[in-house]
Amino acid sequence: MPSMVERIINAYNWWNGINKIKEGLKEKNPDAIKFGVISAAAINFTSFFDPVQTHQGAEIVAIAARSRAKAEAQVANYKLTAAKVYDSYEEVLQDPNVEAVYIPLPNGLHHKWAINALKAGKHVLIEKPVGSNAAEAKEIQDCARETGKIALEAYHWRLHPAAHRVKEIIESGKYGHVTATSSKMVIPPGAIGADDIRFNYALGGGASMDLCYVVSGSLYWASAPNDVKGTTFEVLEAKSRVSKLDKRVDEAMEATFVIRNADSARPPVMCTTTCKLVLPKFLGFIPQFWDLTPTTVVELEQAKIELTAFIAPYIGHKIIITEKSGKKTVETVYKDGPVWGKRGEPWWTTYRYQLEAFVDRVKAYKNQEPYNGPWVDMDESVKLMEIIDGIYKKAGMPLRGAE
Ligand SMILES: NC(=O)C1=CN([C@@H]2O[C@H](COP(=O)(O)OP(=O)(O)OC[C@H]3O[C@@H](n4cnc5c(N)ncnc54)[C@H](OP(=O)(O)O)[C@@H]3O)[C@@H](O)[C@H]2O)C=CC1
Ligand SMILES: O=C1OC[C@@H](O)[C@H](O)[C@H]1O
Repeated sequence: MPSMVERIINAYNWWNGINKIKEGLKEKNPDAIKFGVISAAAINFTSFFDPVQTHQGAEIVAIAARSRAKAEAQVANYKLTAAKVYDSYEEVLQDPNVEAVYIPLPNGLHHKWAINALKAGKHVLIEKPVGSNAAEAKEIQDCARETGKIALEAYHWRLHPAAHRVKEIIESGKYGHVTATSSKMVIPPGAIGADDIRFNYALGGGASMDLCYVVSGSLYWASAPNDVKGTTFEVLEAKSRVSKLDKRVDEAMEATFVIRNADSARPPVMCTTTCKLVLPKFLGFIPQFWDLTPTTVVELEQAKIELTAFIAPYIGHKIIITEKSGKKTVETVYKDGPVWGKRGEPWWTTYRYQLEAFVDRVKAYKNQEPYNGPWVDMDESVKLMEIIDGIYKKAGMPLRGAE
C-alpha cells in the first residue's frame, strides 16, 4: 500500500498534470547519470523515482532489496524499465554501469553502506540523517574526500528556492541580525506503525533523528554563509518523551541551543526545536491533532520571517515577513531564486531540485569542472549530527550507534 507521503505526491502529480509531462521526458540523455538503489524503501518513489522520471539526465539502472521479489515489485510498480534487479546491495555497488547510489536505508545503516559505496567508486546520495551520530558523519565525509567521490545528505528542503529566498532576505541585512529561530515538525497520527524503523534504536531511530529537519532549519538560518564549520553550539535544554517500549528512543524532543558564528559581529542565535513522532493522547484523544504544519521561524532584530510548510514548500508555502512596525509582507517562490538563477519549474518538488543539484555536480565532476550550484556541504551534515548528538546528551539519552 502506498505510504501517506506517496499518496500526497500522487495527488500532487495528478493535480499538476505531471504524469503527462513525464511521458514527454521519458527519453534519457546519452550522458544520463546511472543510479543504483539499495533497498525497496517506502520513500523510494517520492524521493527518487518520481524526480528521476522528470529528469532526462538521470536513470535508474540497478536496484536490490533483501528479498528479490520486493525489488522486482518496485521495478514493475514504478516502471523502472532500465533497472537490473540484483539479489544483494553489494552487487549493486559492484555493477560497473552504476555511477551513483541512492541510499534510503534505516538511519543506522547509512554509514556502513555509504562507506561501502564510496569505496566501490560510486557517488552517494544518502538519506537523512546521514549517519547514527557525528563520528559516523565525519567518517563519511573523510571517505568521500579520500575516494574523491561526491556525497550528499538528502536535505531536500535546503535545495528548494523558497529556502534560498528566506536565506537571501536574512543575509540582505535589511532586518538586522538573526537573534533566534524556532522550528517544528510533527508526524500526523497513524502515519507510521509501531514496528517502524523510526522506533528502532539499533537502526538509528528516534524523533530527533527522523525529524532532523528542525535542526537543519536552525543551523541554516543561524550560520554565516560558507562558514557552517566555523559555528559552535551549546545545548541549553533538551526534554524528551521516550517510548514505553524502549527508553532509548525519543517519541518527541524539545530542545534549546545557542549557535555562535566565528564572525563575532553576528550575535549568538537562540534556537528552539520541537519534533514529535507520536502525539500524546489524553483520555484516548489526541488534543494536538491540528498542530501539524511544519514551520520554521527566524527572529531578526527588525522583523520575524516565517516559512510555512518548510520541508515541503512545493505543496504550498508562505514566506511571511512581519516587521517590528507591524507591516506584513507575504511571498512565495517555486522556481529560480537567488541560488538557482533561472532554473526549475513551478511544479518541481524539493526532491526534484535535490536531484537536479546532484546530477549537475556529478556531471561537473565528470567534466572536471568546478561546481558552484546549490548544495548542502558535508561540513553542514557533520555539524547537524554534532547538534543532534548534543541534544541526546543533554536529554540524558545514549547516542545512536553507541550501544
Ligand atoms: N527525504 C525524505 O523526505 C524522507 C526520508 N526518509 C529517510 O529514508 C530512509 C528510509 O525510510 P523509509 O523509506 O520510510 O523506511 P523503510 O522501512 O520503508 O525502508 C527502509 C529499507 O531499508 C531496508 N533495510 C535493510 N536492512 C534493514 C533492517 N535491518 N531493518 C529494516 N529495514 C532494513 C529495507 O530494505 P529491503 O527493501 O532491502 O528489505 C527497507 O525497504 C530513512 O533514513 C528515512 O529517514 C524517509 C521518509 C522521507
Ligand atoms: O519528510 C519526512 O517526513 C516524515 C518522516 O517520518 C520522514 O522520515 C521525513 O524524512
